[in-house]
Amino acid sequence: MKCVLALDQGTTSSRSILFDHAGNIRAAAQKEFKQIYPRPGWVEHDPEQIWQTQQFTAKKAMHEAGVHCEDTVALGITNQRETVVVWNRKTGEPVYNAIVWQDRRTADFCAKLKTDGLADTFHKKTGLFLDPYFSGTKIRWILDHVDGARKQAERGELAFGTIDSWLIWKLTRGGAHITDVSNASRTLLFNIHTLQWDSELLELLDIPPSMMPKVRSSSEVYGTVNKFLCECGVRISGMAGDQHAALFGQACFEPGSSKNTYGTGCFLLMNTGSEAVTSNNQLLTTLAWKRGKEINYALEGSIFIGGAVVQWLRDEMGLIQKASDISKLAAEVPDTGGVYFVPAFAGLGAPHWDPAARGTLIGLTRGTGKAHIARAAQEAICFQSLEVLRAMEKDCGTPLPSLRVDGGASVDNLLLQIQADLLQVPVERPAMVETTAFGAAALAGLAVGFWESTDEISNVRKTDRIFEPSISKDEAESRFARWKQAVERCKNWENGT
Ligand SMILES: Nc1ncnc2c1ncn2[C@@H]1O[C@H](COP(=O)(O)OP(=O)(O)O)[C@@H](O)[C@H]1O
Ligand SMILES: O=P(O)(O)OC[C@H](O)CO
Repeated sequence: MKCVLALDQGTTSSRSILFDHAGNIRAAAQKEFKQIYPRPGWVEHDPEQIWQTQQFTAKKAMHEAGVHCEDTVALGITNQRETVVVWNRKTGEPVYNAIVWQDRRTADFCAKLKTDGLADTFHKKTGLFLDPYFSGTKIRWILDHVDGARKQAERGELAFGTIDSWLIWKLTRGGAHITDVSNASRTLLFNIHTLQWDSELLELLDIPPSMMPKVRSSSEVYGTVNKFLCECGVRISGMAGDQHAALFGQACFEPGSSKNTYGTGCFLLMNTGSEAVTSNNQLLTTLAWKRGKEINYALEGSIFIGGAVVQWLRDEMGLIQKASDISKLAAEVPDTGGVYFVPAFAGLGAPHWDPAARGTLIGLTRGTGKAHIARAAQEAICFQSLEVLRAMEKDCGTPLPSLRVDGGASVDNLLLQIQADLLQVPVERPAMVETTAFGAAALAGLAVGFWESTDEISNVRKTDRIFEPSISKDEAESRFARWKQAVERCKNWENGT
């Protein structure tokens, strides 16, 4: 049985999945790893743990499927985006923990860049905003705060990579220092129109160009795996940021098609074809993928806290034992009893871009119980997605006919019903929700001729269930209006206003 192996390196866990030609999952393995919170607003990962868990799951999946190395026709990588690793080229040792996309430590520096009038320069070239979310200011932080790092970087001894680069460096034992256009487009340093690292932006952030990986397409043979899986060396031939891979795995190949992924955060992306559409409504312009000469752009709404709010209720509040308990608890009440929960734990992303916002629970009464809070948390995921979808519709000038969904939290039926109610459009869940991993597998498999065309990829996709709106438009609108009031209350909180 010939298979493609996808490595899906997420924010909370590393996963490896083997797909056969029909797109069936032959084996899957997953391992969570430690989230490190050194200070409020800071989030780090141990890069070695990322590599160890990824390696462990890949071996486990191969073993469980009984797939031999000669039957693994290709390997695709997909990853949490923006997260920064800086390592020494000679020793391969990271000079600091990975600074995760959710980390807010560079908020003041971003504010200064804005005050200096640089927002437009960055936005025009990168399609992004000056927010600590993106990689550039995190790289600079490492160079400024890790002993000796800047000097080493200036001598060309340090390499920067997002997680895709880090994994491919490890997989090839230092043979390849590369990234793909989709990951590069999240750094605040990549010109999405010329497809080059931008020397002006590198200079503005004081980052030596020698640190940057070579930028490749998202689907081509980059190298082979150096023995860690098996002796014969598997071709690495697909690479894309996880949200871009999910767009591909959901077969959103046509301009106008879109998907929302409910993982740690929520990310709504719409394919805009070969055109880099500039949003008038605070969305990002990003590179979806590049295959051969063909470049696809997307509009994106990034929501920082999605499924993470469920984890917070589980781990910090102890309200539930496991993530899947949330819908049972939320279903104990017919509504939130007027409670609104804005989980701005890491500031607010699209469409607000407020790094100083902080979470709020509002509308509490003596009668508020656990179930109301659980339901308000689910609604929060959906309201945030609604805000982004509205912004996207304004940019496109047409309402979205339906929404394709995926990601870890999309198995939750109540969540998707609330989503359909609030959006007032059908929400469509595919039979196989591992679309991120499948997208990476598809990019890798297409590059080596395992799949011939994107039509084959589209045919693999099957619908599991469509959630239809079950409340009136008026009710949805009045609840949305209340949500917007709650959001206003939590904005700029960190700055004391
Ligand atoms: N049954 C469930 N109901 C609601 N949320 C869930 C459920 N299962 C998982 N989640 C949430 O989904 C997220 C994990 O999704 P995943 O796609 O694996 O994320 P990531 O790739 O960001 O690590 C977690 O934040 C978790 O709380
Ligand atoms: O790990 P996920 O799936 O929540 O994705 C994280 C995003 O790529 C961050 O931009």
